[in-house]
Amino acid sequence: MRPLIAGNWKMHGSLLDSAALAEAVSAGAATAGPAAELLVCPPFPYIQPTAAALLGKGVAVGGQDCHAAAKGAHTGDVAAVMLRDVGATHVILGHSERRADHGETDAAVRAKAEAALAAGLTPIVCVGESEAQRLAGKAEAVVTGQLDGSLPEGFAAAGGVVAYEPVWAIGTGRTPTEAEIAAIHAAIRANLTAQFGAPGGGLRILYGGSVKPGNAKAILALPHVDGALVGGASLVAADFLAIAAAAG
Ligand SMILES: O=C[C@H](O)COP(=O)(O)O
Repeated sequence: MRPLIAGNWKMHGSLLDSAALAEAVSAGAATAGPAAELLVCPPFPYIQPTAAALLGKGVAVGGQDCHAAAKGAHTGDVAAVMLRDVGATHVILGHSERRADHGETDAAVRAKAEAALAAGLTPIVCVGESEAQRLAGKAEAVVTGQLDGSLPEGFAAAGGVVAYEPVWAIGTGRTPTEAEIAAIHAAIRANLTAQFGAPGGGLRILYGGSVKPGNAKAILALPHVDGALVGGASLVAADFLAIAAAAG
């Protein structure tokens, strides 16, 4: 399975910064990790110029969220079809920051994923436990529960992507042990196969949470880790490309 290295730029940078970052990533894309598929997810206003700059350069562009409706009176929201219209091919959904900041439930994430599929976007659905849930021994149950509630019918047929991001590992410099990552990814694979049959076995499962050039090789080598969702390190082209290189 071709690894996917996705950069989530979150709410960082300016128009000039995003142009420079896109340019630097595309300049190194051909040589750094040619085996990996690269994706960057800028803030909404920078998606169109980033997609235009990266067209034909081997780096795809995605959104960080979309609304569940195709259109309508939803001030401040963006429809999946609009993302598609300006050159996005993917959309991150259910990131823990959106679940926390906007109260997004599994049902809401599922509805957004349905909209993404209808618009022809590949959804990247995020799941992950809090630190308290991990300490209580509930990490696997939380993650599989989120998968049960967040993934729509048709997710596997469309090649949807799951990202496991332990909330406590995001932006903290802390990560689970390799054994802990492997255990959750195996549980996710089992859940996808149970939900979707054989096609679920072929879906990519990304790890996210403090992925850096220094730990990427070990994490990406784990079974059922099919790429990474990278936050902070994706804002530095050399680091993002080094992570891609670690994917082989
Ligand atoms: O979407 C990306 C994640 O939230 C990971 O962020 P991080 O690499 O800064 O820990």
